[in-house]
Amino acid sequence: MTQDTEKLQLAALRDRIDDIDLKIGHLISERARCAQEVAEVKKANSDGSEIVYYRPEREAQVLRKAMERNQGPLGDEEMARLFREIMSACLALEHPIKVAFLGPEGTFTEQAALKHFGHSAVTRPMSAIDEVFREVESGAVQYGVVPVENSTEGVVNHTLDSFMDSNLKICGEVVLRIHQHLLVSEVTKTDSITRIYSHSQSLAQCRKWLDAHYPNAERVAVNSNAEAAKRLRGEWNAAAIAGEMAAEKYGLTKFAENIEDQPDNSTRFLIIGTEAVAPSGVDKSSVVIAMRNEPGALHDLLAPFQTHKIDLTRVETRPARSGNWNYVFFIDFNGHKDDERVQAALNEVSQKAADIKMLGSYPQGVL
Ligand SMILES: O=C(O)C(=O)C[C@]1(C(=O)O)C=C[C@@H](O)C=C1
Repeated sequence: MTQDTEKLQLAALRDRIDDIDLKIGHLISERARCAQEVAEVKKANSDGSEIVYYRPEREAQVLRKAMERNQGPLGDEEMARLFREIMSACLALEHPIKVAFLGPEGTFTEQAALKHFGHSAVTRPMSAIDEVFREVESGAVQYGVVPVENSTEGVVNHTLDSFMDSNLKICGEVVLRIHQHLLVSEVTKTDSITRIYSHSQSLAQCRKWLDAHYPNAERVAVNSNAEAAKRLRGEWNAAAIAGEMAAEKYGLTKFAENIEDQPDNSTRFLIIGTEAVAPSGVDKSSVVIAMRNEPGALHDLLAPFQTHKIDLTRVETRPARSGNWNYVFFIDFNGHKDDERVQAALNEVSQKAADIKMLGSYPQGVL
């Protein structure tokens, strides 16, 4: 092929792309105007209480449809991610949404917040999980994002404990594949690393790799991976374990990539807010149930879910902080609290339980 024919072919294809982009641009603007009208309808029908612009169940349906009708060549997730950003921009036009997350900037929780809400959301870092809860409770932000379980290291107890003292509801979940990297700065002497900073969960997720490559380095647990990345400043003999975002935010280099021991390492995050979410069609629910310390208590708790054919996706036990009962179970299951089967099961459980608290029904994570 001569250079001239290549030029001509590219010019023709780029003309086609320009035409398509023009149409996409018009369609996105038309969609955005529709969203503005949606906002007007919401305002007009408001009963004086705060208007809820963000509708998790509708967003999940839009994303699922984008994936279902996709015929390639883009992958389903790629297509849904594009719609995620369009919808995020449309929502920002209706009403800017503020989201608190477990910071500092550059944490996996920030990545989860952006994956769930898109980049038009205004995100605010908080220094602890209970601060995220407080920020939402005070109304300073509408939503919060907190980690709840990791596939290698298990549950994040701070998050479960915060739910016991709070009336906030779970309105969504997001699962993030976690890749850990060994990060160094421009002053690091990479052959003299004697100290490695990271969050305790990340250190644990890379335990075998560290044993093999840095058996003698001191492992220093800090509050977050982003904090670990920050600590490197000026320390020539230290490295940090953190994710891609922290590397970018703090200008660090990946000295070793994907060092997590489990290749399918992932973390589940919860979205917390003040509003209950309507059914989306594919939903999950979370409850906390307190049982008295009696023989058969666990059976009494689980049997109604089996009777009504409800799939449990997680059962977690935490020590109770009140003297009235001994066990507190955090249970996640498939289904929405408005489903008849779910109501029947919870009704039966409540007859045996010392206490039962619905934390929320929410769309199963799409992306
Ligand atoms: O359907 C709505 O209620 C909208 O506000 C529109 C829209 C969208 O862009 O599709 C935007 C924000 C909501 O969270 C859900 C969907």
